[in-house]
Amino acid sequence: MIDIRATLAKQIAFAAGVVLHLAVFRIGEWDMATTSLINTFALLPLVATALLSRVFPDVYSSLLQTATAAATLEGFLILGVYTSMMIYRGWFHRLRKFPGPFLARFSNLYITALSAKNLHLYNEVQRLHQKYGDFVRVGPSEISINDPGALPLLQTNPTKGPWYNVLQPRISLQVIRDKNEHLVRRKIWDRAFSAKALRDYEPRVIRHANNLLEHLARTEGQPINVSDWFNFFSFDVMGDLAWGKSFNMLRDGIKHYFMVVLHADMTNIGLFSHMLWLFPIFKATPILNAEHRRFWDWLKVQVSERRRKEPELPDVFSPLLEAHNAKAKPTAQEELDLEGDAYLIAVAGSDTVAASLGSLFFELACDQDSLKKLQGEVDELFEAQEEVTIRSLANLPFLDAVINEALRLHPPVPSGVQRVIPSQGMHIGDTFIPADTLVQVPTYTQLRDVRNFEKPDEFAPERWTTKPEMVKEAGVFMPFGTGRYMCIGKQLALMEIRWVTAQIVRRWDVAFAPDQGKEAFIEGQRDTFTLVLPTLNLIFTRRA
Ligand code: HEM
Repeated sequence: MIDIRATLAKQIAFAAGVVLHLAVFRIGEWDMATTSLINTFALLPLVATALLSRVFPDVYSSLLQTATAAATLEGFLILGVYTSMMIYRGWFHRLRKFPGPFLARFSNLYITALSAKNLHLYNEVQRLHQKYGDFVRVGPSEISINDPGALPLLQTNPTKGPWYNVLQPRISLQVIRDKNEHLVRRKIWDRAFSAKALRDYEPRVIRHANNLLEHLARTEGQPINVSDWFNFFSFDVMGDLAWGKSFNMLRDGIKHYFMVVLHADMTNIGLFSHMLWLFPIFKATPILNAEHRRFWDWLKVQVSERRRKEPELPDVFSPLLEAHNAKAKPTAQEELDLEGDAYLIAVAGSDTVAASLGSLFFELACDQDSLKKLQGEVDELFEAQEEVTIRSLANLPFLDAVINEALRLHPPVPSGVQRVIPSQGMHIGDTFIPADTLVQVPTYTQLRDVRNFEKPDEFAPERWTTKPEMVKEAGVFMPFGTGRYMCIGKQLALMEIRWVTAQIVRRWDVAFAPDQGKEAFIEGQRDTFTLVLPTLNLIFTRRA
């Protein structure tokens, strides 16, 4: 009779673990399977106990003894999985030739710990590139590529990585991983960003900008935290365009529930963006998921209210809803995706625009010469034209130059986006990247690289106007992304940023409040996929 606790049984369980890793877990993606795996591994000892009691009734004197034996065997199975995984990742993985921190090759805990330091992953990755070169293995299966040639990668074969499962079970436009499905949904979204649609949004942008200007006029000469107020502006605009009603933050001066929850959510996304397998656990665990569930219940209500009430002028949601309503019988998944899209409208256009405006006004407060030059250009336009429109601002080269420079120094999506190398692998210059590698082009690092920009850490708007020689590699400047997944809201964002900036500098001079440190602003920025700015206290003084 075999004693199941004997060494041989443990060795067999360990070997089974090794095989399980090499034949099953090593292949494909497992991030979204965590809850099923946990359930399976929780049930396994019960099944094994029942089996052992039945097959070897004479070996164990009690049920407890049988259960202990079953649990021990499972322990050895798991040990086998992890031992195999560590040895494979450390010394046999297809990415073993790529340099990088030793610990990073074993687990994404390494990059997560870097991110957790102060949510400055973009700085940490920049440091890794300075130490290890242009191709750095930042995780077991992930490489960060700081090579200008990597950008075609995003244009030609942009399969999205597992990061895009983050919103599951909802699938908004941004997180669709299937290229054809994305194409179909993007065509519907395109209607919301046509030239005509953008013209229809102008009065709303102007109305919310006026609310912001009124607040600035009321607080003239006093410090105001513009990070909050630019957020209030961009969130009010997007609430209006997504769900037909503003969040009224500019009116009330109070952070809305949506913004507070979103920022908390984004912090988790920033922190655990390389440990996606945690999200299904988080979403499935009672108590832990309470706020998450409440938020989506709240969002569902916003969507149903919007569905009941058609706005006077179409908003971004209108074409999406029209396409949805045209379906004979939308599936449950399609209902969820509509919520995902409603969420995306409000999210994608809020933090990004607020961060751009905040960064721009930080730089203008630092660089008074550029501020004066910008004021001159804007004044000239307002003197020359009886009625200045949002569209006429598109012809101000220095205005665009300061915006570009703010986006370059403080890209609103600073760590870039995740893509997967196709099955045949891919050459970036002379370097071959094996199939299925997760890759990320680190936007912040590229935009601060001396090989791409002269004096890369300096705010120098002239590089976009009179000193083009200061831009050595224009192709890396893609703050709105590139290719088929490029930002659909770019023109709307520029419309908002240009209008607010021109209206402010026309009226006011801008300076730091006495307690506002420049370092504190840089140090306080947080990479939560989108860039979130810390307090920025500025003083607006009426121009003479
Ligand atoms: C300065 C402001 C903005 C910046 C820097 C920015 C940047 C980006 C980037 C880098 C992407 C690519 C993301 C990815 O591949 O995962 C993106 C996608 C997207 N952006 Fe923006 N964005 C801005 C403003 C806006 C605005 C105002 C909207 C309006 C709703 C918007 C809507 C979207 C959408 C819907 C996508 C997904 C497009 C797709 O996957 O087809 N963005 N944005």
